[in-house]
Amino acid sequence: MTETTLCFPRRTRESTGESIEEVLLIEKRRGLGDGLYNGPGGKLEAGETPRECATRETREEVDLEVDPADLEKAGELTFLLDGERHSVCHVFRTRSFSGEPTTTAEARPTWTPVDDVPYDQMWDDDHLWLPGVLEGNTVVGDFHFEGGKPLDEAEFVEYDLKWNVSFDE
Ligand SMILES: Nc1ncnc2c1[nH]c(=O)n2[C@H]1C[C@H](O)[C@@H](COP(=O)(O)OP(=O)(O)OP(=O)(O)O)O1
Repeated sequence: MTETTLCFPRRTRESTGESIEEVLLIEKRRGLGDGLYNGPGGKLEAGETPRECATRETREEVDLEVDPADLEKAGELTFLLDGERHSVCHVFRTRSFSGEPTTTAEARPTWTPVDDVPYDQMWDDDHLWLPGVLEGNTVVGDFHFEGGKPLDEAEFVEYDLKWNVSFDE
């Protein structure tokens, strides 16, 4: 069973007297979820904590610096494939970062208004939990996929969510 991370940098952009709430999404350019929008993230390496992984993946994928200590844990998502636990994903958000997001071989970043998140171009489960995470809630979820590998070609069949949980880390 694999542990993975997702990191959602947030900012408020002022434009002609209006405050626009934005989230940094990536269009993934290779690997699991290729072609889909998501937050930066990926698999934990040996000896790494989820926060360290989210920081490294955000740097590697879009060249943005976030500090592990500034990441707020927002979710823990278990993805199951044909009844077996496939991966557990630690979801973080932060308003603290430095640098400008840059396109890399792995990902194309876009600051996206939270009201315009392209859920129809994301994993089928994202519209169930990401809006709540972007509103500041915490969530634990199980998401069941069936009928084939890899996960991004399997069918999303059912889910269970618990909101406003507290995380120890
Ligand atoms: N169902 C679903 N919804 C939303 N996000 C995800 C899923 N399944 C997932 O795996 N994910 C996320 C979790 C991770 O951030 C990525 C997949 O990461 P990973 O397996 O590491 O992908 P690769 O790019 O192939 O590998 P590395 O970057 O670690 O080399 O998607």
